[in-house]
Amino acid sequence: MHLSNSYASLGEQFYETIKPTPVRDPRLFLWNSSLADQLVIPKDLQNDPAALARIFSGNRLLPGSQPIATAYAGHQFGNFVPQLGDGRAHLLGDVADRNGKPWDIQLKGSGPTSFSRGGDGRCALGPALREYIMSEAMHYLGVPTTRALCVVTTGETVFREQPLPGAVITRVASGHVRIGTFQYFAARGNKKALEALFDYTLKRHYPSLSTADNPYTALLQQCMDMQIRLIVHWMRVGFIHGVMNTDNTSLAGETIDYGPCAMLGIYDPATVYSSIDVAGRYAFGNQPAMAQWNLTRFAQCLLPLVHDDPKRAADQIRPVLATFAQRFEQAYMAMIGHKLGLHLVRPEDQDLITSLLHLLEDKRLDYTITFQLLTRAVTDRTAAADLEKDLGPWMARWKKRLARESPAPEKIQALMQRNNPVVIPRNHHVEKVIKECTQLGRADPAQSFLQVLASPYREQQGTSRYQDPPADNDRNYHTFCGT
Ligand SMILES: Nc1ncnc2c1ncn2[C@@H]1O[C@H](COP(=O)(O)OP(=O)(O)OP(=O)(O)O)[C@@H](O)[C@H]1O
Ligand SMILES: [Mg+2]
Repeated sequence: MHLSNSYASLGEQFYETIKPTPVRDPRLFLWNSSLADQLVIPKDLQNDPAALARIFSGNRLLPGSQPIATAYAGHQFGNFVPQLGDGRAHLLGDVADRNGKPWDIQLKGSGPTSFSRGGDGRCALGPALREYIMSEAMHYLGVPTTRALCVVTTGETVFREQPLPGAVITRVASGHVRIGTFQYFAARGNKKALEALFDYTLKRHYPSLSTADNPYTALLQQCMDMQIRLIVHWMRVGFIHGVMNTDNTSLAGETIDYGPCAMLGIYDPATVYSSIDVAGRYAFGNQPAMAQWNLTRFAQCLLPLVHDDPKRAADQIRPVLATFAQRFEQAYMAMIGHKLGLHLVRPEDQDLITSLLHLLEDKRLDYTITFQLLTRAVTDRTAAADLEKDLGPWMARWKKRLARESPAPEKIQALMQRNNPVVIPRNHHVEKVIKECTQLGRADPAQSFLQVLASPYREQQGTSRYQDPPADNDRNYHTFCGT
């Protein structure tokens, strides 16, 4: 396995060259063999857990590794912080998969860097497992996301109000350029670096845009479309990111940073689980507006590249930003339409959709379970009768609308099955599995969970173990940034 580091070629002002800090007793805890196969990691290495533990703790460097901690800034809960950066992560480099696509390999929890700002540079086992489970679950749900290659325990203790076992998680991503990376250089008025970062982003992620009439506005439009696609997926599966700061917004359009994330149970757009999000800025239903806010921050970074005259630059950028609302609405409605079995949403369907969402909220119904029952109700009278108790006359309206869809009921149901998961990583199960793994010092509870999460649209043996909503409807559930 040989790495190269394309990001390192950007030059020293983009990162600090720094090696991971070796750990005392690295042991492989979780290994993602299907991702490893995709990355063409040799089988003899995959069969050597001790070697994997040394490599993915940072104790031993793979050939071609060029560990760096990248610089970035970011708006955290609306406040600009001019310097954040990888305070506990090392980007080792990138590796090509079977199809030649490059993937960043990054260790997280691998020791302090000059961006640590007083932090210890480490990660506890619990948050590492959370990121592994959640990002893999999202991948199998069909949501663009960074992935997890492995978790290695360090044999060291980290202190987070209490002593906890330490771990390093290896993240695999299409890239690590964040909106905050652009902000870092924009805030310093460094146009040359902005230009280089722009070129890198284009070349790495959107090479076809290099021939666009205006590649800057083309990139903005593309990144907007990627964010819309991402957030619409989040809204489809009930994902609450929890910390949608600009430093946690990847320009590759992938979900990144699984710190305080959680899943929606009862449908309520105001749902917030993160203990630090006291104002509900990143509530479930606020995510589209926050994505738009973040994209506006990105657009501001592009202004000096678009034109030397700020007014003329703004005149070019503004019309692109103005398309957000309409583009989002269209994508969102199409998605909910698919969840309801409508291949094509017509303007008159809007009321059917919004009435259902209001009913879910008023009756405090579980988002995933309701759509799963609706899916069954297409062909199953008992499920339909069950739903009618809560949804009343809305069911007849929906059935009438479905009757006007041309495909056979089986086709309608197949569309719904592809869009409505039968199982999601419910918060209480994620917590239980993390606790069991930590107490046992073994990964099998996570492995059983992951096996079910790998087929989220299909009932299989074991699925029912993880489908139940929490007894208290997550009323007392809180998540924390995994620092
Ligand atoms: N234990 C720690 N030691 C040093 N720096 C930390 C630690 N935890 C977080 N940070 C830094 O604080 C900032 C915000 O942290 P945040 O939780 O958003 O990111 P993260 O989870 O560490 O990383 P990522 O966004 O790459 O997933 C980042 O600059 C991060 O590197
Ligand atoms: Mg982060």
